[in-house]
Amino acid sequence: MRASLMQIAVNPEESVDSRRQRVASLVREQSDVDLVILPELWPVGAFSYQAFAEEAEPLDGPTHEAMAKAASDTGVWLHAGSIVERAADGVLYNTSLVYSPAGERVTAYRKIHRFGFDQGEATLMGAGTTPRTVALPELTLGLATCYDLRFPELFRQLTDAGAQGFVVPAGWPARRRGHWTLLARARAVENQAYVLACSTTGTHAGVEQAGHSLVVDPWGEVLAEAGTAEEVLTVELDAAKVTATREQFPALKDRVLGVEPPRSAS
Ligand SMILES: NC(=O)CCC(=O)C(=O)O
Repeated sequence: MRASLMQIAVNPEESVDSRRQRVASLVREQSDVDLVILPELWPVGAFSYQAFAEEAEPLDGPTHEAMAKAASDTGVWLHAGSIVERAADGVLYNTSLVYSPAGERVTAYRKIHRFGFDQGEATLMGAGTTPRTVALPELTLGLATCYDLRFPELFRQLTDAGAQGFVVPAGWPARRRGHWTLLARARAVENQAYVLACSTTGTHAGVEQAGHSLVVDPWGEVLAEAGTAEEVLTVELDAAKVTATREQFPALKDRVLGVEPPRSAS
């Protein structure tokens, strides 16, 4: 299957509504692929904390409307990145949305690990509790969002649930770009799975974004990597490559579960 990662520029000169319409048009240009992927919180910006409450939307809000239509108009699976979701009880979540080629929302994943320590997302948003996978006809994908990339246990759980690839929308800062690339490759190698890591670019809320979206294969090789401009990365994905990697180097079968807790020498 062919997948396109759309590295979107998030800059303050463009309004949320204009960006929503522009991104929907960009998705419509991708009719020759099977899957399109967008970054984390591209409507508002992952670090635009002061705008989260104002731009929060219900699951069936304006981004859903625009993305469901873009998916069905284009006839693609669409991982529409994430939105600031306002749940019925008023709590905000960083929620990723996935659409079928018919424009149906097939799943929504609320980011489990919130970024910011004692500020920002970590204080403004609720934490998701449910890991999600999506079985596309050609490949089963596990969902994670940005800071989740630092938590290997989530990816192992998704692998155990059948994931052959991971989609990681992000708003990753430029100053930690080295971690972004390293962690994407690490998650691919340790789970012998594709990693489709799609970040924003530009600068919003004073935070320069890394760009450098990348696709890593199940052996840890980088198949494609963006620069810092807005751009589209198109790659070929093959479930047989996941199976072959796991058969030829069967490290996942050598896991030892349920070992004793460490013993301290002091
Ligand atoms: N939006 C995020 O989750 C940012 C994560 C980040 O900056 C980091 O892990 O470093």
